[in-house]
Amino acid sequence: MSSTSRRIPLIDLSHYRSGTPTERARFVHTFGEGLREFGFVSMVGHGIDDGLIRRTYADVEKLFQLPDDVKTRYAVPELAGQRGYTGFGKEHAKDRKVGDLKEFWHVGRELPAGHRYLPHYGANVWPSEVPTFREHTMALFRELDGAAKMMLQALAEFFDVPRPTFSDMATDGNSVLRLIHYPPLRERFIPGGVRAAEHEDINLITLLCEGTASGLELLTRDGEWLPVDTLRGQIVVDSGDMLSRVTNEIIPATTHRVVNPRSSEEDTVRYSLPFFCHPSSDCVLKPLPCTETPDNPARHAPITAGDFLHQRLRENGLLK
Ligand SMILES: O=C(O)CCC(=O)C(=O)O
Ligand SMILES: [Fe+2]
Repeated sequence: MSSTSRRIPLIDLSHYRSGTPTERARFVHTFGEGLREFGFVSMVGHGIDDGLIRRTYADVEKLFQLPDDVKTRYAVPELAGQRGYTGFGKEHAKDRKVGDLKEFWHVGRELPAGHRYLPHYGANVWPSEVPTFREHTMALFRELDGAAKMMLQALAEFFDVPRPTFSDMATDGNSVLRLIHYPPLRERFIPGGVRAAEHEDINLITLLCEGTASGLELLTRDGEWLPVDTLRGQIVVDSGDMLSRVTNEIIPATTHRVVNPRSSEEDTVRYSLPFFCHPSSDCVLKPLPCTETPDNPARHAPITAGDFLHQRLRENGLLK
């Protein structure tokens, strides 16, 4: 384990779910302070089935091995890639022009026909070539969604506001499970490209199941890049821009990136599974009253989560 991993706070969600009052209070404190000071925490006790993660990775591998022309049939540009397949090099970090060295697939929330958010979110698409893909990714989506909601409740306790304050924002939220493939650099490369150039996530919180190879790095609040080695069974949690907005930047969004492997490892492939927990599209992102003080006046004008998402998708090159 690197010195970094030792410094990232480790929390155990089972302490919050079913621990003693002392364990719950310690969870709330370590999680909240971890996000505030560090931007990342590692989590165990989340209850997410390791076998399900393995089965999903097996499907993801099969999916990305399909020929490009088959995968491209599942691209949904009218949804700005928020469902289905987005090709290699299509997304770039805000303020960058060179595309990231990755392709990915988004699985979103399944909503019943006629649901008021369906026209805003769009429907999932499923690859018929990988028959178990839907079952596995939806099961993982549900488990991560449940864990994220619980973490948002803990965060509300950290701010001493009613427990559903943040989790209600995410009810029927536009969350997405992103399945990412970073091909070997030897196979695909764009000059000046990075696997994932430095960025902040758009959403409230992100839960990252451990990636299949190293490369993830976070920028500490002191401006130091630190590698994050997710160990098997751990989930890394980071804060996004929307959380930063509703907490009036008391919890800033965490800058992170995925660096390219060294030239001796140019044949290394990497897969990862981030779950982006989003509010519902009509949720207004504005600072909680307790976060707006004379010392910390409102830092952003209110905006709906849907409008903010579209603004960022435009900046990322996904929405034309
Ligand atoms: O691949 C990873 O580990 C992180 C990916 C990421 O930061 C993102 O897609 O926003
Ligand atoms: Fe990210």
